[in-house]
Amino acid sequence: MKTAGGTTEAKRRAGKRAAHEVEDGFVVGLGTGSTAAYAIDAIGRAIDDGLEVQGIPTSFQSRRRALEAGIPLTTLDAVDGVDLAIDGADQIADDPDSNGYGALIKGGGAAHTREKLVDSAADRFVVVADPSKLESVLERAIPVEVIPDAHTVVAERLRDLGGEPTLRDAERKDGPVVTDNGNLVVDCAFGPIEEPETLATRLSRLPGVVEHGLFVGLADATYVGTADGVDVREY
Ligand SMILES: O=C[C@H](O)[C@H](O)[C@H](O)COP(=O)(O)O
Repeated sequence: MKTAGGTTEAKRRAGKRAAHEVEDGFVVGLGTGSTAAYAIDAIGRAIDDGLEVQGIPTSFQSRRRALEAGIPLTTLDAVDGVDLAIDGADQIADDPDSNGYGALIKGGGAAHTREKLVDSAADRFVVVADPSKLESVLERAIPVEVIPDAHTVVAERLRDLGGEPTLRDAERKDGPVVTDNGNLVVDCAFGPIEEPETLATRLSRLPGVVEHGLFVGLADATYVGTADGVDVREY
C-alpha cells in the first residue's frame, strides 16, 4: 500500500538523485513543487560543501526555496545557457509504445509558463517524480494560463477543441488563482490524450493563451523515486 510517508520518501529520493547531476559551474533551472524542492535542498547542501552553481528559479515558490537553501540566483537573460533543469510533473506519459512517451502535464501549481521557458532552454531537462505521476496515457486536465481579459473567449475555443474548461479558483481567497505573471488559469479536461503533440500545437495557437501545461518532447529523462531506489527513464 502506498503511504503519504512513502510518497514523500520517493520524492526525496528522486530529487536527491537529480541533484547529483549538478556539476561545478553549472547554471541550473530550479523547478517548482514539492518534488523539485528536494532537489533544491540537495543542491543547497552541495553548495555548503563547496559546489559553485547559479540557479534560475521557475516561480516565486522555487525562488524562495532556493534563497533559503543558499543557492546564488540569476536570470535567463543574464546567462549564455542553462546546463540542467530539474522539475516535477503532475502526470507523465509512461507507455514506451505510445506517441507521447515522456510527455508531461505540468502546472498544478500554476507555474508552467516559467517552467516551460526554463526547462526548454536547458541542455538537459530531468523530471523528478514519485510513481503516482506515471500513466500510460495522459488524462489530467491541462492547465492553460490566459491573460485575464481572455478567459471567457479562450474557454469557448477550448470547448470547440472538445475540452471542458474550468477557471481555477483560489483556495484561500475569493476569486481566481492569479499566476506569478498576473494571469489566470483555466484547467481544461480533454479525457485521455492520445496525441499530445497535436493537442499542444492547437492550444499554443489560441489567442489569449500565454502558455499551457502540456510539455511534449521536452524531457530528457525522468527519475522516479521508489520504495528502495530510483527508476531512471531516458528519452
Ligand atoms: O506548477 C507546478 C509544477 O508544474 C509542478 O512541477 C508540478 O505541479 C509537480 O508538483 P509536485 O512535485 O508537488 O507534485
